[in-house]
Amino acid sequence: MAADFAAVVLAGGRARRLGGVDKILLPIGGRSLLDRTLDAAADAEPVIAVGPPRATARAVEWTSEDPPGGGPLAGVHAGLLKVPASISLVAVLAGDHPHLTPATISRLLEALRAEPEVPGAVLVDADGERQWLVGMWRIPALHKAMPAAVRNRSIRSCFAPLDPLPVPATDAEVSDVDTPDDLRRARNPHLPKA
Ligand SMILES: Nc1nc2c(ncn2[C@@H]2O[C@H](COP(=O)(O)OP(=O)(O)OP(=O)(O)O)[C@@H](O)[C@H]2O)c(=O)[nH]1
Repeated sequence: MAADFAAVVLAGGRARRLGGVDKILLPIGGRSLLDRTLDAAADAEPVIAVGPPRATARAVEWTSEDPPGGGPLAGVHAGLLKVPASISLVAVLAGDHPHLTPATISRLLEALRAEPEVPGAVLVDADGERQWLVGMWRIPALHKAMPAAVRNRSIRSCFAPLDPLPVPATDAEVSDVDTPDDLRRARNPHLPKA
């Protein structure tokens, strides 16, 4: 079946908590964080990566917020501007979640389709905490929330008023790589939290 949703993958940032490395190129199980995220978005078309262009296993369209380094929301906004008007749904994905899969994205899509009135669906962890940067959104709703969001840069205050559907996720799906300990555990999932 032809894809009917786009993906915006966030691939900028400074990775200060990891000492300033190019975080999304870090390999986990032989694939970079970025390639793992792109694999999860395999059913999306187009896939727009937002950040400085790097080599990827799958061809993607690159763009950047202006000026670069404006934060994740500025990245979402820049990516949205590249989505063709004929597409009404977009997966917004941080590029630093190593354990997303196409099945994760399908669950978000199905949840959203089952609720035609809601603007989006996002992953939630076992405690009910929402993962704002792993979600599927109706593009008009997201566009409406963007200008104020980009101004104040708060991810929560951008997305929370839209009241997206919470989609339960495994611990692995909601885990991201922010710190050296996160990286250690992403590479060795059996290790306990430090
Ligand atoms: N395009 C773009 N993406 C960003 C920006 N800041 C963060 N991201 C992406 O957003 C996701 C979440 O990033 P964070 O971990 O919150 O920020 P970070 O800058 O990567 O890391 P820290 O400096 O440790 O906070 C990751 O996929 C980053 O690649 C930005 O300014 N522009």
